[in-house]
Amino acid sequence: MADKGTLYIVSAPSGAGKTSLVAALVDKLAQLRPSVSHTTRPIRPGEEHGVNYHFTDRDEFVRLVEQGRFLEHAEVFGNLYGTSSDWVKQTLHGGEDVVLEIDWQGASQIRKQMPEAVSIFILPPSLEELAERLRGRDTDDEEVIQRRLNGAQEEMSHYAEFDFLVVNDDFSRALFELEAIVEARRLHIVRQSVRLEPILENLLAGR
Ligand SMILES: Nc1nc2c(ncn2[C@@H]2O[C@H](COP(=O)(O)OP(=O)(O)O)[C@@H](O)[C@H]2O)c(=O)[nH]1
Ligand SMILES: Nc1ncnc2c1ncn2[C@@H]1O[C@H](COP(=O)(O)OP(=O)(O)O)[C@@H](O)[C@H]1O
Repeated sequence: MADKGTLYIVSAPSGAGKTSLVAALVDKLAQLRPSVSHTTRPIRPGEEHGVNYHFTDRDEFVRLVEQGRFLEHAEVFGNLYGTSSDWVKQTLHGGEDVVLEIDWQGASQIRKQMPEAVSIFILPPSLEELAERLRGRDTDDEEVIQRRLNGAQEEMSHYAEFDFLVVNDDFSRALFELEAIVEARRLHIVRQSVRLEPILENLLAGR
């Protein structure tokens, strides 16, 4: 069965603001659901199991990989991350759009299986600002922050694999651009013609 919803992939270097932007986007738009990934990363203060991530240990994660439960999975900054296949497929089949916040490796795995997915890369305005945001967030120690900063250029070197680029300088402008991408996709001719079938029928029949 063809999916009725659209799959959005959002990638960015750590600290660029993708979690904040996706949370704001999901709040603003109806019928857009964020996927909750599995990870072996330690839980941060303020995070909730099942809300920010499904926090698991490595053994459990590897078991899930072996059972084919992930649509994609990758190691990022020494931790394992993966997207639940069942939930994403069920939600798309149910007609809702889904947004994944994943790294470039996961994005490339998804594109191979679902070429119709829409992918967006978020850039910080500068490396200095990226470092400031990571430190200002106050969720990680300096070693973890350094590891994320060291990985930023590798992540950003994949920007051209994405359909859209958004610079997260001014937050509300970046949010507006993300909304515009989703709204434009929702107006796509094929999806519109299915939704507007009765109206189109009448118009073309001269009624
Ligand atoms: N491939 C893949 N990457 C993920 C997934 N979930 C999160 N990531 C990536 O893992 C990286 C680190 O995420 P996180 O530990 O939450 O740190 P943060 O980006 O600094 O907030 C980010 O680049 C995410 O895009 C996933 O399910 N699959
Ligand atoms: N446009 C922005 N201007 C200033 N600070 C921002 C902006 N977007 C996000 N932030 C802040 O930067 C930090 C990192 O954002 P976060 O959403 O956690 O990034 P990511 O999920 O990409 O690692 C957070 O403290 C967030 O509030």
